[in-house]
Amino acid sequence: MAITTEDVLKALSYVEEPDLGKDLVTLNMVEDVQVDGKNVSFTVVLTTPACPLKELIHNACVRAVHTMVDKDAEVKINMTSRVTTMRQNRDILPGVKNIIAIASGKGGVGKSTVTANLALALARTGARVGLVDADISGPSMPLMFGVEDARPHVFQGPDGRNLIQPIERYGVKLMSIGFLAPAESAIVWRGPMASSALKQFITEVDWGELDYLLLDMPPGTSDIHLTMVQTVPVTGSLIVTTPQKVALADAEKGLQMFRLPQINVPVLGVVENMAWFTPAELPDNKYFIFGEGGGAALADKHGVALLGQIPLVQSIRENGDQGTPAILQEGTAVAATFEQLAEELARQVSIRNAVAPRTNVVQMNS
Ligand SMILES: Nc1ncnc2c1ncn2[C@@H]1O[C@H](COP(=O)(O)OP(=O)(O)OP(=O)(O)O)[C@@H](O)[C@H]1O
Repeated sequence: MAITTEDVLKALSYVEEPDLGKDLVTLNMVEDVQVDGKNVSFTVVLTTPACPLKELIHNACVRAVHTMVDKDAEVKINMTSRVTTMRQNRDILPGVKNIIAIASGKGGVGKSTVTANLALALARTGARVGLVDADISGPSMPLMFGVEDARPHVFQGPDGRNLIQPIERYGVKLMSIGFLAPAESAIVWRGPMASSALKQFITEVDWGELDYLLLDMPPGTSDIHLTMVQTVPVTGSLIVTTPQKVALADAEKGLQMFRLPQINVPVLGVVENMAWFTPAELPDNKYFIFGEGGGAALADKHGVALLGQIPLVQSIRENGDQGTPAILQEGTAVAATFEQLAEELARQVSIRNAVAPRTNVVQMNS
């Protein structure tokens, strides 16, 4: 009997995306099914470019067609990807699919370093990435990206409003208070001024089409955090901590803040930074300077994923200070660690988009 496209779709409706727990057809991941005699071809659209399950899903599709349609079918699959979104109301930032807030409880745990490397790692998978330096009292992105002297261009948008052109560096669109005010005057950006400056960053910047907009939040739990969730629908948050007890206690407060009923932003996972130190001359040794296993324990306690562990490495600090984030050192273990972290984050975002409710701007009654 001749094979039909319906036969193929029926078979693929038995192939499950393991992370998302639904079948490929229900998830609209199958496109362009073509049948010509025994030749069957179709496209599978994964939800992240670097899907670790790519091969598994590919093989499951071939198997499904062979078992349920025709064992002699010649199956050709084009595996591609498209970052998903849960956003429906696109009044604010209409071209942005996912907004991720990166927070820490304690200062100095490496939140900005992780954010900068993560932004680049995501961009390197082919995603379109923007980064807002919302750490208004200590903006560090201009230094970390080596664009301290950059000044964004302001132009008139199609509706006559002034729009700020973000600075583009290493394929990432950047906006930081540091571009608008010299570092030494950043201290004046506090309270209501800081909040209104931040709102501008979000709404008056020409971000264009983005798969991910990362928000590098200030440390702690402040008004700024509230402003951010009230200004934009945050897809999810990421908590950066070191394994140290004091850092973990503060990270836990940060995590719980996102879960307050009036904030209600999903926590996508925990990143443990400065997880251990390995001296270059003893590559097999790990020294747990700030303690061991704290990130995993925090993630476990709150039922979220530990997205990655970043070791304490001198070059991470040096590269940050030089404006060339460590991930740019291709082929190194450090670069691979950040690439893996980006993969895990993308995976959590797609799971969140498949299962959690839609993101809305938080409404406050006060
Ligand atoms: N894994 C690491 N290995 C080595 N140095 C690191 C690592 N992570 C961060 N650092 C260094 O630690 C310092 C603090 O990092 P960073 O500025 O990213 O922290 P932060 O949490 O964003 O700080 P703040 O609270 O000021 O916003 C920087 O000098 C940075 O280069």
